[in-house]
Amino acid sequence: MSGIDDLPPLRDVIAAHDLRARKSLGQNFLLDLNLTARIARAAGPLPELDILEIGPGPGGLTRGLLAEGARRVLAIEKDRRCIPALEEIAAAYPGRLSIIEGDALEVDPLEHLTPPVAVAANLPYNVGTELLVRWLTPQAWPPFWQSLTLMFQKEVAERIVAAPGSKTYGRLAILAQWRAEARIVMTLSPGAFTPPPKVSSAVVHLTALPEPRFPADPKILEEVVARAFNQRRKMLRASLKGLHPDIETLLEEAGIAPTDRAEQISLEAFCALARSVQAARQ
Ligand SMILES: C[S@@+](CC[C@H](N)C(=O)[O-])C[C@H]1O[C@@H](n2cnc3c(N)ncnc32)[C@H](O)[C@@H]1O
Repeated sequence: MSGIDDLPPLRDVIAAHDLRARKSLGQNFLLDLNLTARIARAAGPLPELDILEIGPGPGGLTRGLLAEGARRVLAIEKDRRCIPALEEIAAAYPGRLSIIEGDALEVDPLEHLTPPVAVAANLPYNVGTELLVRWLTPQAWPPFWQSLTLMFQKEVAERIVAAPGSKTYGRLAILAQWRAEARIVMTLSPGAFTPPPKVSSAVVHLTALPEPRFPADPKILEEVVARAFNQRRKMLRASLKGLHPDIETLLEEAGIAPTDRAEQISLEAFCALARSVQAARQ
């Protein structure tokens, strides 16, 4: 199943519903349905999946997902103005699109979804980053989703896939790569969006691993990594001082030199440190 649906062009939809982009909601719309179909295909084997779409706006990606055969799409949109445009799409794909008007940071969509579930979104980057961290850090694993296909500013996408030793390596890289396979599948210039944002964007595809790469408690790992990279230029014995009174011993136990800096430390070593901290606190 492929191709463009019979709905009017998105520019006409935006004019008909007066959906002028609002900066406060991070609105940069994708109007090229060939492009949204490509992003939709990056989300996985759509006919087998329930898709959770966050921030559908006028529905470009939503239309891509449905035209490419998604079993079901549940779309959560904060901007009330977009709901009538989304309802027109729902009418064109009977029984396959459900719409929730609300803030994705507050709505719990799980009761509306049947596994396997994949997430697809083109969101303002601050909301996207916050949701990504939430989706990566539940206490139990595997999570409700099997993959995440998310648009970010290119610089944020690079932080998600970064390797140790690089300037972009930090909290996002560790949380993403600990429990998922993460790669950039597409980059987009500002001109792909209406209105164009200031910077380039990239789509990141994350596939949930059946188990985390190394054992660690998610809350403790998050705490260790947040502290380590908050003061990334400092030696770890200084940046992690507040974690435990005997942090130097715990670092050594984890095979980390107390004089090392956060960006030199591998994912495996951060997980070892999280386990040492957990054991020392018990
Ligand atoms: C970058 S636009 C993308 C719109 C559409 N997906 C597209 O690709 O053209 C971001 C969308 O997310 C919505 N949005 C912003 N914050 C949100 C939130 N907290 N919860 C749900 N939707 C949100 C905006 O109203 C907007 O429609």
